[in-house]
Amino acid sequence: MEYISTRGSAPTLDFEGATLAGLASDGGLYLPREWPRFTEAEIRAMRGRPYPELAATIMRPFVAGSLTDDELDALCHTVYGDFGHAAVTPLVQLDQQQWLLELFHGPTLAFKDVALQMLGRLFETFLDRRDQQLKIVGATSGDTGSAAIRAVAGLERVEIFMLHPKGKVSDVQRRQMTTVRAPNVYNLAIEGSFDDAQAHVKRMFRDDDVTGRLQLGAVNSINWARLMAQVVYYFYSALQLGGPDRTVAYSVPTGNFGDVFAGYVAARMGLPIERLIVATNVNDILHRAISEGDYSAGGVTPTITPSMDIQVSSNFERLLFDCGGRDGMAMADQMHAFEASKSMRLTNAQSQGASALFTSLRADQDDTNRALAWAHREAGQVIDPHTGVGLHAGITAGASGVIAPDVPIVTLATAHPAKFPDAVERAIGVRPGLPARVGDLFGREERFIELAGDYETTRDFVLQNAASA
Ligand SMILES: Cc1ncc(COP(=O)(O)O)c(C=O)c1O
Ligand SMILES: N[C@@H](CCOP(=O)(O)O)C(=O)O
Repeated sequence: MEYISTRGSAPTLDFEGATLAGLASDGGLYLPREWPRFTEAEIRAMRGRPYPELAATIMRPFVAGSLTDDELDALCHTVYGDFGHAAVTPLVQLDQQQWLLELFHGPTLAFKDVALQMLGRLFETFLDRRDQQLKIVGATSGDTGSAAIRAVAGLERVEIFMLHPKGKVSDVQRRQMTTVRAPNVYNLAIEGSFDDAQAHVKRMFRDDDVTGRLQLGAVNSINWARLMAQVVYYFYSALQLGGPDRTVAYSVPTGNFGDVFAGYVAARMGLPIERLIVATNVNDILHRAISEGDYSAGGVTPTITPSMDIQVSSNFERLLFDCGGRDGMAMADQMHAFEASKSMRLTNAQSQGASALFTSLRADQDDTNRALAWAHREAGQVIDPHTGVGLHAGITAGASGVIAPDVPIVTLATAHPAKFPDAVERAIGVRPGLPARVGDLFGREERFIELAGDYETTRDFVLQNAASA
Protein backbone atom coordinates (compact mmCIF):
# COMPACT_ATOMS: atom_id res chain seq x y z
CA MET A 1 0.00 0.00 0.00
CA GLU A 2 1.29 3.46 -0.89
CA TYR A 3 0.74 6.56 1.24
CA ILE A 4 0.45 10.08 -0.14
CA SER A 5 0.47 13.46 1.61
CA THR A 6 -2.61 15.68 1.73
CA ARG A 7 -0.37 18.55 0.59
CA GLY A 8 0.90 16.86 -2.53
CA SER A 9 4.65 17.39 -2.46
CA ALA A 10 6.09 15.00 0.16
CA PRO A 11 7.51 11.70 -1.07
CA THR A 12 5.13 8.76 -1.37
CA LEU A 13 5.92 6.19 1.34
CA ASP A 14 5.02 2.63 2.22
CA PHE A 15 3.28 1.80 5.52
CA GLU A 16 6.55 1.42 7.40
CA GLY A 17 7.82 4.77 6.11
CA ALA A 18 4.55 6.59 6.84
CA THR A 19 4.41 5.13 10.37
CA LEU A 20 7.94 6.28 11.19
CA ALA A 21 7.54 9.67 9.47
CA GLY A 22 4.36 10.67 11.33
CA LEU A 23 3.83 14.04 9.66
CA ALA A 24 4.67 14.40 5.95
CA SER A 25 7.66 16.61 5.12
CA ASP A 26 5.40 19.14 3.31
CA GLY A 27 3.37 19.61 6.53
CA GLY A 28 0.53 17.39 5.27
CA LEU A 29 -0.88 14.14 6.60
CA TYR A 30 -0.40 10.73 5.07
CA LEU A 31 -3.35 8.79 3.63
CA PRO A 32 -3.53 5.58 1.61
CA ARG A 33 -3.42 6.31 -2.12
CA GLU A 34 -6.75 4.49 -2.41
CA TRP A 35 -9.23 3.02 0.05
CA PRO A 36 -9.25 -0.77 0.25
CA ARG A 37 -12.84 -2.05 -0.04
CA PHE A 38 -14.57 -5.13 1.34
CA THR A 39 -17.68 -6.52 -0.34
CA GLU A 40 -20.83 -7.09 1.72
CA ALA A 41 -20.20 -10.81 1.58
CA GLU A 42 -16.67 -10.35 2.88
CA ILE A 43 -17.93 -8.17 5.73
CA ARG A 44 -20.67 -10.67 6.58
CA ALA A 45 -18.03 -13.39 6.79
CA MET A 46 -16.25 -11.37 9.50
CA ARG A 47 -19.14 -11.82 11.97
CA GLY A 48 -18.20 -13.50 15.22
CA ARG A 49 -14.46 -13.17 14.76
CA PRO A 50 -12.58 -12.39 17.97
CA TYR A 51 -11.20 -8.86 18.14
CA PRO A 52 -7.52 -9.72 17.42
CA GLU A 53 -8.49 -11.72 14.35
CA LEU A 54 -10.83 -9.04 13.05
CA ALA A 55 -8.17 -6.38 13.68
CA ALA A 56 -5.69 -8.27 11.51
CA THR A 57 -8.31 -8.68 8.74
CA ILE A 58 -9.14 -4.96 8.67
CA MET A 59 -5.53 -3.76 8.89
CA ARG A 60 -4.05 -6.25 6.41
CA PRO A 61 -4.57 -4.17 3.23
CA PHE A 62 -3.09 -1.08 4.90
CA VAL A 63 0.15 -2.76 5.99
CA ALA A 64 0.68 -4.79 2.82
CA GLY A 65 4.33 -4.77 1.81
CA SER A 66 5.54 -3.75 5.30
CA LEU A 67 4.36 -6.64 7.52
CA THR A 68 3.81 -10.27 6.63
CA ASP A 69 0.48 -11.87 7.52
CA ASP A 70 2.20 -13.78 10.32
CA GLU A 71 3.81 -10.64 11.74
CA LEU A 72 0.49 -8.77 11.70
CA ASP A 73 -1.42 -11.66 13.28
CA ALA A 74 1.18 -11.95 16.04
CA LEU A 75 1.07 -8.21 16.75
CA CYS A 76 -2.74 -8.16 16.94
CA HIS A 77 -2.81 -11.14 19.29
CA THR A 78 -0.16 -9.66 21.58
CA VAL A 79 -1.72 -6.20 21.70
CA TYR A 80 -5.40 -7.10 21.98
CA GLY A 81 -4.87 -10.18 24.12
CA ASP A 82 -3.91 -7.91 26.99
CA PHE A 83 -6.88 -5.59 27.46
CA GLY A 84 -8.95 -5.40 30.64
CA HIS A 85 -12.04 -6.89 28.92
CA ALA A 86 -12.13 -10.08 26.88
CA ALA A 87 -14.16 -8.33 24.16
CA VAL A 88 -11.53 -5.51 24.05
CA THR A 89 -14.21 -2.93 23.09
CA PRO A 90 -17.53 -4.22 24.51
CA LEU A 91 -20.94 -2.86 23.51
CA VAL A 92 -23.42 -1.90 26.23
CA GLN A 93 -27.11 -1.30 25.53
CA LEU A 94 -28.69 1.76 27.19
CA ASP A 95 -32.22 1.63 25.76
CA GLN A 96 -34.03 0.55 22.57
CA GLN A 97 -31.89 2.76 20.36
CA GLN A 98 -28.88 3.99 22.34
CA TRP A 99 -25.68 1.99 22.83
CA LEU A 100 -22.23 2.63 24.24
CA LEU A 101 -19.06 1.25 22.74
CA GLU A 102 -16.61 1.06 25.65
CA LEU A 103 -13.16 1.94 24.39
CA PHE A 104 -11.47 2.40 27.76
CA HIS A 105 -10.40 -1.10 28.72
CA GLY A 106 -6.74 -0.56 27.84
CA PRO A 107 -3.96 0.22 30.32
CA THR A 108 -4.55 4.00 30.55
CA LEU A 109 -8.36 4.00 30.47
CA ALA A 110 -9.06 5.85 27.20
CA PHE A 111 -9.69 4.94 23.58
CA LYS A 112 -6.14 6.00 22.73
CA ASP A 113 -4.78 2.69 24.02
CA VAL A 114 -6.52 0.74 21.27
CA ALA A 115 -4.24 2.35 18.69
CA LEU A 116 -1.22 3.36 20.74
CA GLN A 117 -0.58 -0.11 22.11
CA MET A 118 -0.33 -1.19 18.47
CA LEU A 119 1.77 1.83 17.44
CA GLY A 120 4.34 1.16 20.17
CA ARG A 121 4.84 -2.37 18.83
CA LEU A 122 5.03 -1.12 15.25
CA PHE A 123 7.77 1.34 16.21
CA GLU A 124 9.72 -1.44 17.91
CA THR A 125 9.39 -3.75 14.89
CA PHE A 126 10.34 -1.15 12.27
CA LEU A 127 13.16 0.48 14.27
CA ASP A 128 14.77 -2.89 15.00
CA ARG A 129 14.52 -3.75 11.33
CA ARG A 130 16.23 -0.48 10.35
CA ASP A 131 18.57 -0.32 13.35
CA GLN A 132 17.32 3.26 13.98
CA GLN A 133 16.40 5.56 16.86
CA LEU A 134 13.25 7.72 17.01
CA LYS A 135 12.63 10.93 18.99
CA ILE A 136 8.90 11.27 19.48
CA VAL A 137 7.39 14.70 20.01
CA GLY A 138 3.73 14.71 20.97
CA ALA A 139 1.02 17.03 22.25
CA THR A 140 -1.74 15.99 24.58
CA SER A 141 -4.86 17.43 26.10
CA GLY A 142 -4.67 14.56 28.57
CA ASP A 143 -5.25 11.11 27.11
CA THR A 144 -2.87 10.64 24.19
CA GLY A 145 0.01 11.50 26.51
CA SER A 146 -0.46 8.72 29.01
CA ALA A 147 -1.35 6.14 26.37
CA ALA A 148 1.70 7.01 24.26
CA ILE A 149 4.03 7.06 27.25
CA ARG A 150 2.70 3.72 28.38
CA ALA A 151 3.21 2.31 24.88
CA VAL A 152 6.86 3.36 24.53
CA ALA A 153 8.20 3.64 28.10
CA GLY A 154 11.44 1.71 28.36
CA LEU A 155 11.88 1.10 24.61
CA GLU A 156 15.58 1.32 23.85
CA ARG A 157 15.27 2.93 20.45
CA VAL A 158 12.72 5.58 21.41
CA GLU A 159 12.67 8.78 23.47
CA ILE A 160 9.41 10.63 23.99
CA PHE A 161 8.86 14.34 24.68
CA MET A 162 5.20 14.85 25.58
CA LEU A 163 3.80 18.39 25.80
CA HIS A 164 0.67 19.09 27.82
CA PRO A 165 -1.00 22.43 28.58
CA LYS A 166 -0.03 23.25 32.16
CA GLY A 167 -2.95 23.05 34.60
CA LYS A 168 -5.45 22.08 31.90
CA VAL A 169 -5.61 18.30 32.26
CA SER A 170 -7.28 16.37 35.08
CA ASP A 171 -5.20 15.19 38.06
CA VAL A 172 -5.60 11.56 37.04
CA GLN A 173 -4.57 12.33 33.46
CA ARG A 174 -1.50 14.28 34.61
CA ARG A 175 -0.41 11.64 37.09
CA GLN A 176 -0.80 8.89 34.50
CA MET A 177 1.91 10.69 32.53
CA THR A 178 4.13 12.17 35.20
CA THR A 179 4.50 9.17 37.50
CA VAL A 180 6.10 7.01 34.82
CA ARG A 181 9.76 6.67 35.79
CA ALA A 182 11.26 5.35 32.54
CA PRO A 183 14.42 7.27 31.51
CA ASN A 184 13.22 7.71 27.90
CA VAL A 185 10.17 9.78 28.96
CA TYR A 186 10.06 13.60 29.24
CA ASN A 187 6.84 15.30 30.34
CA LEU A 188 6.75 18.99 29.46
CA ALA A 189 4.02 21.18 30.99
CA ILE A 190 3.85 24.24 28.77
CA GLU A 191 2.04 27.54 29.24
CA GLY A 192 -0.87 27.85 26.80
CA SER A 193 -3.51 25.59 25.29
CA PHE A 194 -3.42 22.17 23.63
CA ASP A 195 -3.57 23.99 20.27
CA ASP A 196 -0.33 25.80 21.16
CA ALA A 197 1.32 22.49 22.08
CA GLN A 198 0.12 20.85 18.88
CA ALA A 199 1.37 23.79 16.82
CA HIS A 200 4.83 23.46 18.45
CA VAL A 201 4.92 19.77 17.57
CA LYS A 202 4.00 20.36 13.94
CA ARG A 203 6.51 23.20 13.67
CA MET A 204 9.30 20.95 14.92
CA PHE A 205 8.68 18.61 11.99
CA ARG A 206 9.25 21.58 9.65
CA ASP A 207 12.27 23.00 11.50
CA ASP A 208 15.48 22.07 9.70
CA ASP A 209 17.50 22.62 12.90
CA VAL A 210 15.50 19.83 14.48
CA THR A 211 15.01 17.46 11.57
CA GLY A 212 18.68 17.86 10.57
CA ARG A 213 19.72 16.48 13.96
CA LEU A 214 16.93 14.19 15.10
CA GLN A 215 14.81 11.49 13.48
CA LEU A 216 11.39 12.74 14.66
CA GLY A 217 8.35 10.54 15.12
CA ALA A 218 4.69 11.21 15.98
CA VAL A 219 2.20 9.51 18.27
CA ASN A 220 -0.66 11.92 17.73
CA SER A 221 -3.37 11.04 15.28
CA ILE A 222 -1.41 12.84 12.58
CA ASN A 223 0.23 9.40 12.41
CA TRP A 224 -1.84 7.31 10.00
CA ALA A 225 -1.23 4.07 11.94
CA ARG A 226 -3.27 5.52 14.84
CA LEU A 227 -6.37 5.89 12.68
CA MET A 228 -5.92 2.55 10.98
CA ALA A 229 -6.15 0.76 14.32
CA GLN A 230 -9.25 2.76 15.29
CA VAL A 231 -11.17 1.67 12.16
CA VAL A 232 -11.41 -1.82 13.62
CA TYR A 233 -13.90 -1.07 16.39
CA TYR A 234 -16.42 0.41 13.95
CA PHE A 235 -16.48 -2.92 12.10
CA TYR A 236 -16.49 -4.88 15.35
CA SER A 237 -19.51 -3.06 16.77
CA ALA A 238 -21.49 -2.81 13.52
CA LEU A 239 -21.11 -6.56 12.97
CA GLN A 240 -22.59 -7.25 16.39
CA LEU A 241 -25.58 -5.02 15.63
CA GLY A 242 -26.47 -6.74 12.36
CA GLY A 243 -24.07 -5.14 9.90
CA PRO A 244 -23.63 -5.20 6.99
CA ASP A 245 -27.33 -6.07 6.64
CA ARG A 246 -28.35 -3.20 8.90
CA THR A 247 -26.91 0.32 9.08
CA VAL A 248 -25.62 1.77 12.33
CA ALA A 249 -25.14 5.42 13.34
CA TYR A 250 -22.23 6.55 15.51
CA SER A 251 -22.00 9.53 17.82
CA VAL A 252 -18.38 10.44 18.41
CA PRO A 253 -17.08 12.91 21.02
CA THR A 254 -14.71 14.88 18.85
CA GLY A 255 -11.66 17.09 19.25
CA ASN A 256 -8.84 16.38 16.82
CA PHE A 257 -11.24 14.59 14.40
CA GLY A 258 -9.21 11.36 14.53
CA ASP A 259 -11.73 8.98 16.03
CA VAL A 260 -14.60 10.07 13.81
CA PHE A 261 -12.35 10.09 10.74
CA ALA A 262 -11.64 6.42 11.47
CA GLY A 263 -15.43 5.93 11.13
CA TYR A 264 -15.31 7.67 7.76
CA VAL A 265 -12.53 5.30 6.69
CA ALA A 266 -14.67 2.32 7.77
CA ALA A 267 -17.48 3.65 5.57
CA ARG A 268 -15.08 4.12 2.63
CA MET A 269 -14.02 0.50 3.13
CA GLY A 270 -17.60 -0.65 2.60
CA LEU A 271 -19.11 -0.73 6.10
CA PRO A 272 -22.71 0.52 5.84
CA ILE A 273 -22.78 3.47 8.28
CA GLU A 274 -26.02 5.45 8.50
CA ARG A 275 -24.40 8.66 9.81
CA LEU A 276 -21.43 9.83 11.81
CA ILE A 277 -22.43 12.40 14.40
CA VAL A 278 -19.59 14.77 15.27
CA ALA A 279 -20.28 15.72 18.89
CA THR A 280 -18.36 18.76 20.14
CA ASN A 281 -18.26 20.70 23.39
CA VAL A 282 -18.51 24.51 23.27
CA ASN A 283 -15.17 24.60 21.45
CA ASP A 284 -17.28 23.97 18.40
CA ILE A 285 -15.20 24.78 15.33
CA LEU A 286 -16.05 21.38 13.82
CA HIS A 287 -19.77 21.84 14.45
CA ARG A 288 -19.62 25.21 12.66
CA ALA A 289 -17.55 23.74 9.83
CA ILE A 290 -19.90 20.84 9.20
CA SER A 291 -23.17 22.71 9.67
CA GLU A 292 -22.18 26.05 8.06
CA GLY A 293 -18.92 25.51 6.16
CA ASP A 294 -17.17 27.95 8.51
CA TYR A 295 -13.86 26.62 9.88
CA SER A 296 -12.57 29.52 11.96
CA ALA A 297 -10.70 29.08 15.21
CA GLY A 298 -11.29 31.37 18.19
CA GLY A 299 -9.86 31.11 21.70
CA VAL A 300 -10.27 27.88 23.63
CA THR A 301 -12.80 27.79 26.48
CA PRO A 302 -11.92 25.41 29.34
CA THR A 303 -14.67 22.82 29.90
CA ILE A 304 -15.41 19.69 31.93
CA THR A 305 -14.26 17.78 28.83
CA PRO A 306 -10.64 19.02 28.71
CA SER A 307 -9.47 16.40 26.22
CA MET A 308 -11.76 18.01 23.64
CA ASP A 309 -10.73 21.61 24.35
CA ILE A 310 -9.31 21.89 20.87
CA GLN A 311 -9.90 24.42 18.10
CA VAL A 312 -7.54 23.31 15.35
CA SER A 313 -8.42 19.71 14.50
CA SER A 314 -5.54 17.98 12.72
CA ASN A 315 -7.48 15.29 10.93
CA PHE A 316 -10.08 17.59 9.41
CA GLU A 317 -7.46 18.18 6.71
CA ARG A 318 -7.70 14.50 5.77
CA LEU A 319 -11.45 14.80 5.26
CA LEU A 320 -11.19 18.05 3.28
CA PHE A 321 -8.57 16.45 1.04
CA ASP A 322 -10.59 13.31 0.42
CA CYS A 323 -13.92 15.10 -0.14
CA GLY A 324 -12.36 17.94 -2.10
CA GLY A 325 -11.06 15.77 -4.94
CA ARG A 326 -7.65 14.83 -3.47
CA ASP A 327 -5.91 17.86 -4.95
CA GLY A 328 -2.72 18.18 -2.87
CA MET A 329 -1.63 21.58 -4.24
CA ALA A 330 -5.06 23.14 -3.63
CA MET A 331 -5.09 21.61 -0.14
CA ALA A 332 -1.65 23.06 0.62
CA ASP A 333 -2.85 26.55 -0.43
CA GLN A 334 -6.02 26.21 1.63
CA MET A 335 -4.12 25.07 4.74
CA HIS A 336 -1.41 27.72 4.42
CA ALA A 337 -4.12 30.39 4.22
CA PHE A 338 -5.80 28.88 7.29
CA GLU A 339 -2.52 28.80 9.21
CA ALA A 340 -2.05 32.51 8.51
CA SER A 341 -5.62 33.70 9.20
CA LYS A 342 -7.03 30.94 11.46
CA SER A 343 -10.11 30.98 9.29
CA MET A 344 -11.35 29.22 6.14
CA ARG A 345 -14.53 28.46 4.20
CA LEU A 346 -15.06 24.94 2.97
CA THR A 347 -15.44 24.60 -0.80
CA ASN A 348 -18.79 23.34 -2.10
CA ALA A 349 -17.29 19.93 -2.82
CA GLN A 350 -15.88 19.71 0.70
CA SER A 351 -19.15 20.79 2.32
CA GLN A 352 -21.25 18.43 0.24
CA GLY A 353 -18.81 15.55 0.73
CA ALA A 354 -18.83 16.07 4.49
CA SER A 355 -22.59 16.44 4.83
CA ALA A 356 -23.20 13.21 2.90
CA LEU A 357 -22.10 11.25 5.97
CA PHE A 358 -21.53 13.65 8.86
CA THR A 359 -23.98 15.49 11.11
CA SER A 360 -22.75 17.67 13.95
CA LEU A 361 -24.11 18.65 17.33
CA ARG A 362 -22.70 20.74 20.17
CA ALA A 363 -23.14 20.13 23.89
CA ASP A 364 -22.64 22.71 26.62
CA GLN A 365 -22.00 21.80 30.26
CA ASP A 366 -25.69 21.43 31.16
CA ASP A 367 -26.32 19.19 28.14
CA THR A 368 -23.35 17.06 29.14
CA ASN A 369 -24.44 16.77 32.75
CA ARG A 370 -27.98 15.83 31.68
CA ALA A 371 -26.57 13.04 29.51
CA LEU A 372 -24.54 11.70 32.45
CA ALA A 373 -27.66 11.79 34.63
CA TRP A 374 -29.75 10.08 31.93
CA ALA A 375 -27.25 7.22 31.51
CA HIS A 376 -27.12 6.73 35.27
CA ARG A 377 -30.89 6.91 35.80
CA GLU A 378 -32.05 4.94 32.74
CA ALA A 379 -29.29 2.34 32.46
CA GLY A 380 -27.32 2.42 35.71
CA GLN A 381 -24.19 3.47 33.78
CA VAL A 382 -21.63 5.91 35.15
CA ILE A 383 -20.07 7.57 32.11
CA ASP A 384 -17.32 10.15 31.66
CA PRO A 385 -18.12 13.69 30.49
CA HIS A 386 -16.55 13.25 27.02
CA THR A 387 -18.81 10.26 26.49
CA GLY A 388 -21.60 12.49 27.85
CA VAL A 389 -21.05 14.98 25.00
CA GLY A 390 -21.41 12.10 22.55
CA LEU A 391 -24.45 10.67 24.28
CA HIS A 392 -26.18 14.05 24.34
CA ALA A 393 -25.71 14.21 20.57
CA GLY A 394 -26.88 10.61 20.13
CA ILE A 395 -30.04 11.16 22.19
CA THR A 396 -30.79 14.43 20.39
CA ALA A 397 -30.31 12.84 16.96
CA GLY A 398 -32.62 9.96 17.91
CA ALA A 399 -35.33 12.14 19.49
CA SER A 400 -35.38 14.64 16.61
CA GLY A 401 -35.66 11.97 13.93
CA VAL A 402 -32.28 12.79 12.35
CA ILE A 403 -31.65 9.10 12.92
CA ALA A 404 -34.68 6.83 12.36
CA PRO A 405 -35.88 4.87 15.44
CA ASP A 406 -34.91 1.47 14.03
CA VAL A 407 -31.27 2.49 13.49
CA PRO A 408 -29.01 1.80 16.49
CA ILE A 409 -27.00 4.81 17.65
CA VAL A 410 -23.65 3.88 19.15
CA THR A 411 -21.89 6.50 21.25
CA LEU A 412 -18.17 5.97 21.52
CA ALA A 413 -17.33 5.84 25.25
CA THR A 414 -13.90 7.35 24.90
CA ALA A 415 -12.69 7.43 28.51
CA HIS A 416 -13.27 5.72 31.83
CA PRO A 417 -15.25 7.96 34.21
CA ALA A 418 -12.55 7.65 36.89
CA LYS A 419 -10.29 9.88 34.79
CA PHE A 420 -12.66 12.78 35.58
CA PRO A 421 -14.01 11.98 39.07
CA ASP A 422 -14.77 15.59 40.11
CA ALA A 423 -16.89 16.36 37.06
CA VAL A 424 -18.74 13.05 37.30
CA GLU A 425 -19.43 13.50 41.01
CA ARG A 426 -20.77 17.02 40.44
CA ALA A 427 -23.11 15.74 37.70
CA ILE A 428 -24.57 12.62 39.34
CA GLY A 429 -23.34 12.52 42.93
CA VAL A 430 -21.31 9.35 42.39
CA ARG A 431 -17.49 9.40 42.58
CA PRO A 432 -16.08 6.74 40.26
CA GLY A 433 -13.05 4.86 41.60
CA LEU A 434 -9.97 3.94 39.62
CA PRO A 435 -9.81 0.31 38.43
CA ALA A 436 -7.11 -1.77 40.11
CA ARG A 437 -5.13 -2.08 36.87
CA VAL A 438 -3.91 1.54 37.03
CA GLY A 439 -2.33 0.85 40.42
CA ASP A 440 -1.38 3.32 43.09
CA LEU A 441 -1.50 6.50 40.99
CA PHE A 442 -1.81 8.95 43.87
CA GLY A 443 0.95 7.30 45.91
CA ARG A 444 3.63 7.78 43.26
CA GLU A 445 6.04 10.67 42.83
CA GLU A 446 5.46 13.00 39.88
CA ARG A 447 8.16 14.22 37.53
CA PHE A 448 7.65 16.91 34.90
CA ILE A 449 9.32 20.04 33.58
CA GLU A 450 7.50 23.37 33.32
CA LEU A 451 8.30 25.43 30.23
CA ALA A 452 7.28 28.86 28.90
CA GLY A 453 4.80 28.80 26.03
CA ASP A 454 6.99 29.95 23.16
CA TYR A 455 8.11 27.54 20.46
CA GLU A 456 11.85 28.15 20.86
CA THR A 457 11.86 27.12 24.53
CA THR A 458 10.31 23.75 23.73
CA ARG A 459 12.50 23.18 20.69
CA ASP A 460 15.67 24.00 22.62
CA PHE A 461 14.66 21.67 25.44
CA VAL A 462 14.17 18.81 23.00
CA LEU A 463 17.45 19.49 21.20
CA GLN A 464 19.42 19.73 24.44
CA ASN A 465 17.94 16.64 26.05
CA ALA A 466 17.54 14.19 23.20
CA ALA A 467 20.25 11.59 23.54
CA SER A 468 22.51 11.60 20.52
CA ALA A 469 21.47 8.85 18.14
C1 LIG B 1 -11.64 11.16 26.18
C2 LIG B 1 -11.58 11.75 24.81
N1 LIG B 1 -12.71 11.81 24.09
C3 LIG B 1 -12.70 12.33 22.86
C4 LIG B 1 -11.55 12.85 22.30
C5 LIG B 1 -11.61 13.39 20.92
O1 LIG B 1 -11.08 12.47 19.99
P1 LIG B 1 -10.45 12.97 18.63
O2 LIG B 1 -9.35 13.90 18.99
O3 LIG B 1 -9.99 11.75 17.96
O4 LIG B 1 -11.53 13.69 17.91
C6 LIG B 1 -10.36 12.83 23.03
C7 LIG B 1 -9.08 13.36 22.52
O5 LIG B 1 -8.65 13.18 21.47
C8 LIG B 1 -10.37 12.22 24.30
O6 LIG B 1 -9.25 12.11 24.99
N1 LIG C 1 -7.57 14.59 23.11
C1 LIG C 1 -6.26 14.30 22.73
C2 LIG C 1 -5.63 15.35 21.90
C3 LIG C 1 -4.61 14.77 20.96
O1 LIG C 1 -5.29 14.00 20.04
P1 LIG C 1 -4.66 12.93 19.08
O2 LIG C 1 -5.72 11.90 18.97
O3 LIG C 1 -4.36 13.63 17.83
O4 LIG C 1 -3.41 12.39 19.70
C4 LIG C 1 -5.46 13.95 23.98
O5 LIG C 1 -6.05 13.39 24.88
O6 LIG C 1 -4.29 14.20 24.08
